[in-house]
Amino acid sequence: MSNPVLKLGLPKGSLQDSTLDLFAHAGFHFSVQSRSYFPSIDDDELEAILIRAQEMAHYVELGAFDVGLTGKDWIIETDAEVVEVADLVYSKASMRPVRWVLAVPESSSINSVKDLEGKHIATEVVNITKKYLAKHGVNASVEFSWGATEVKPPDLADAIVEVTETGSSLRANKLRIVDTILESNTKLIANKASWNDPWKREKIESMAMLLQGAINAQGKVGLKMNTPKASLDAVLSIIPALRQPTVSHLADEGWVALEVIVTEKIVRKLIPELKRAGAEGIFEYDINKLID
Ligand SMILES: Nc1ncnc2c1ncn2[C@@H]1O[C@H](COP(=O)(O)OP(=O)(O)OP(=O)(O)O)[C@@H](O)[C@H]1O
Ligand SMILES: O=P(O)(O)OC[C@H]1O[C@H](OP(=O)(O)OP(=O)(O)O)[C@H](O)[C@@H]1O
Ligand SMILES: [Mg+2]
Repeated sequence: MSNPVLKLGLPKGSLQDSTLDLFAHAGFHFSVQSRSYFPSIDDDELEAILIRAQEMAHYVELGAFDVGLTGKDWIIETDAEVVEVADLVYSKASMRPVRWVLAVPESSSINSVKDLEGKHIATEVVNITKKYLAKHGVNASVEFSWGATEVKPPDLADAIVEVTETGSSLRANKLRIVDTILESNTKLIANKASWNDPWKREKIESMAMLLQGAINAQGKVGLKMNTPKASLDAVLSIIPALRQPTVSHLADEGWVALEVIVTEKIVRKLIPELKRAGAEGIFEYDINKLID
């Protein structure tokens, strides 16, 4: 009998680079040949396919892939029935969610959703936009946009519903946000039948745990040091209480070893303070995963 295989859909497009980077931190090193949509991986039980985030939930629902990554936005827009295994909060450029916003030219007279009555809106998320208008009892026409949506107002549309992360695309096109329609983050999703298969489920759950661990470790480092027992209280008092430091005994009775995980940003300030408080042999190390 051939080995069982888990088919994994990886998002091509905005999420591709950050997803492959996250998987690498989680311990899955894919190699992608240019123009190939089948990244290879040193795991016989895993088969990866690159596919657009817009279509991911649909193919996972159908069972073409057992598991995949896409945004909450496209799961809602395509109305796909899939198991949402884990929220993995990362975007193209940051570890924050994205927002789908209603935006208009800075000089537009549209200041609220009510002002859209009879207007023309361009967007990639037609269903989400239509539901939003219906919820507010507004009649407006919604046209599908193939991309580069920010360029459309005011000539090709009165308003747009577009995704924003850093806000730089909206600013560059002199657009103003009128309302936030949806906040979205990346999710690990699974096919229902695959989720009910014990072997696949365990493999998916392990993957979710490692990916979440890699996200938790982002921006964090480990610090190890020795300190005389007499200075322990002083040293502990300056370590921020993200989580309890580990204190271990050393052969020399007068000393203890301390290990702690802290935000990388504060290390520059923290290390000299630790040294002054009595700590010695301080070293900093990168961490890839942090599992609760
Ligand atoms: N900065 C970002 N811009 C756009 N989409 C983002 C961003 N960060 C995360 N995403 C998410 O990525 C998914 C969109 O990726 P998708 O491949 O569908 O489209 P795209 O952004 O148009 O890609 P492309 O680079 O090919 O234009 C959505 O789920 C969206 O929420
Ligand atoms: O708020 P920001 O950080 O600027 O990010 C949002 C922009 O990034 C994406 O564009 P993409 O690069 O995918 O180009 P596209 O318009 O061709 O889809 C998205 O469609 C927005 O235009
Ligand atoms: Mg795009």
